[in-house]
Amino acid sequence: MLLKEFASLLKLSTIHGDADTVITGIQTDSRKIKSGDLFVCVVGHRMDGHNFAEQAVENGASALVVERKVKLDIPTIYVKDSRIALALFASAFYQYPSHKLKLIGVTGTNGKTTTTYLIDKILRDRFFKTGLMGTIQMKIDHQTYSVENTTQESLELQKNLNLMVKRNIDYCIMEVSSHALEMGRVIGCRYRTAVFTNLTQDHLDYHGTMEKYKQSKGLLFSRLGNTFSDNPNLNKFAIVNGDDEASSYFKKLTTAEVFTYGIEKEDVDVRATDIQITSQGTQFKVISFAGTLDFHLRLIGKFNIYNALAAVATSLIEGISLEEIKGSLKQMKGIDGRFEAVYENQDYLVIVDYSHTPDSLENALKTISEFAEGKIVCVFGCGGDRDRTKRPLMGRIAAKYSDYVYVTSDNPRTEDPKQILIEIEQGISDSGMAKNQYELIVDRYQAIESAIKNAKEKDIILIAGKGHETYQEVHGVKNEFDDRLVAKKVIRSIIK
Ligand SMILES: CC(=O)N[C@H]1[C@@H](OP(=O)(O)OP(=O)(O)OC[C@H]2O[C@@H](n3ccc(=O)[nH]c3=O)[C@H](O)[C@@H]2O)O[C@H](CO)[C@@H](O)[C@@H]1O[C@H](C)C(=O)N[C@@H](C)C(=O)N[C@H](CCC(=O)O)C(=O)O
Ligand SMILES: Nc1ncnc2c1ncn2[C@@H]1O[C@H](COP(=O)(O)OP(=O)(O)OP(=O)(O)O)[C@@H](O)[C@H]1O
Ligand SMILES: N[C@H](CCC[C@H](N)C(=O)O)C(=O)O
Ligand SMILES: [Mg+2]
Repeated sequence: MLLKEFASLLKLSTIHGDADTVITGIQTDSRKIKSGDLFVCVVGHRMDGHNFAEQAVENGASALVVERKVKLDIPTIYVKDSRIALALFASAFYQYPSHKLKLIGVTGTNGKTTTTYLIDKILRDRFFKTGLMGTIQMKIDHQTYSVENTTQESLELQKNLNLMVKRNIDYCIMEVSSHALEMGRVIGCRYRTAVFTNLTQDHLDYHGTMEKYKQSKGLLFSRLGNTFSDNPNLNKFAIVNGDDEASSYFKKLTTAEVFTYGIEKEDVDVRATDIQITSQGTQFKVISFAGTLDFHLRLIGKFNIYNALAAVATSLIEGISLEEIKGSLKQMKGIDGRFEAVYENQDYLVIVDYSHTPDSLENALKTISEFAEGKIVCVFGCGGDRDRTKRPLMGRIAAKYSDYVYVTSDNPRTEDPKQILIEIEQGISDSGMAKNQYELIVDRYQAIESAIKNAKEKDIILIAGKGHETYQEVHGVKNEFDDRLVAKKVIRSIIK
């Protein structure tokens, strides 16, 4: 593409230098520049890409995109917001891949990964080729790739969508985080369907208030079915949780056709009734615009019924029958690190779960309390460099539902691990839990070990917060750590 073709994608931009400069690639990292690349200077959270423009030019960049002058004699596009420019440029550079497949975006505080996996399973069972992007991994048909972020930066995202197009993918199902929406990572993506799971507290470090957090999520819906689409006649669908009050706000934002799902209210399009929850799974009746049918799910907990309903609504729209959806969901086994049992023939239960928000921790513990016969023990912590206000809240929740709590480190990142534990403890002591019912153990391995060594028959140990993660970041350094492997190792050492 030519430099002027990129500039023409923006309403407001100015070119300095040769507008016919040929661009053969786009790059935001000066260390990865190849000759002929357009270097987009992004103002980041830790660094400012403008400071690396010189290095980018030395490494072969043909032109720059900047928000401010960088005093380099090279063709340059001046823009108001380089992240938005990057997203639009990347989409055009890769020839609008999101227009060539059916893109389904799932947003919400909890349940995104689970819901995307359920939709993926249903579509694959109907012989569609699918792509999946989210917290655990990226998947293109049967091939998996590791990922850094839940929702990738626009450049990587468009590149990968293009890869999916090349591999004849029919549907891409992706998690859309509030960070991504706020940072414009998904500008340039044309969604067919936007799904909303729920909105509860998280990420207040980044968004500031719940209102702003909600507004970020709303961007997925406001951009759906309006001017960003090149063809307004294309079908667009918004699938929202009728039991979550934020849904009425999202409904108003979109011109797409809205479908609701839920449990509590009768006037939703897809509803679950006659719910039965056991330690083995859930059963419920689905009443929908496409009929009524009994469903069985191996996934545990009421919250997973919501995820299933979101997947049912999304799939019905694609013309898949309720009977077929039921068949797929019935077969769906657990998802990596989501309510995953670690079983080594012990007489107590160990569950590893990715609950790292107040609402998800409460859901996980509440679910356990519905079938617990012995004591409930919770091992958990909170991530560093993330929303501090959720720490005492999670402490309070753990205390409310558990007989014993081990407060330990999650990923402290660059924070002092002990300090995070103390902030969690505040919530536990406020709840009135006696001092002999909980302890603070900074080292996660030791906390898991203590919980398991003290377990009695029929007890349930919930190890929450890190789920599928295979590392732990302490003092800015990532070390291998997998809750499931640690638990396995400790259980085996006791049995021997
Ligand atoms: C706060 C945040 O989101 N940061 C993300 C962001 O980094 P950044 O833009 O701030 O980049 P930076 O490191 O300050 O650098 C600025 C610019 O200088 C450039 N640079 C830098 C150094 C150099 O030598 N040369 C150079 O050119 C960089 O390439 C970059 O363009 O862009 C990076 C590349 O895409 C992301 O990996 C990184 O995510 C970090 C790892 C992160 O932890 N993000 C979390 C908060 C996040 O986004 N989470 C959500 C999920 C949340 C949820 O729902 O639970 C997600 O979608 O993952
Ligand atoms: N619909 C739901 N409502 C509330 N909690 C849920 C729901 N679905 C799952 N959970 C809980 O949240 C945890 C994370 O689930 P999941 O990974 O599906 O969410 P996510 O939205 O993808 O999270 P992340 O923001 O980290 O990507 C689960 O381990 C479970 O405890
Ligand atoms: N996507 C979430 C994951 C949190 C997982 C938890 N283990 C933590 O490290 O806080 C985040 O980046 O906030
Ligand atoms: Mg996720």
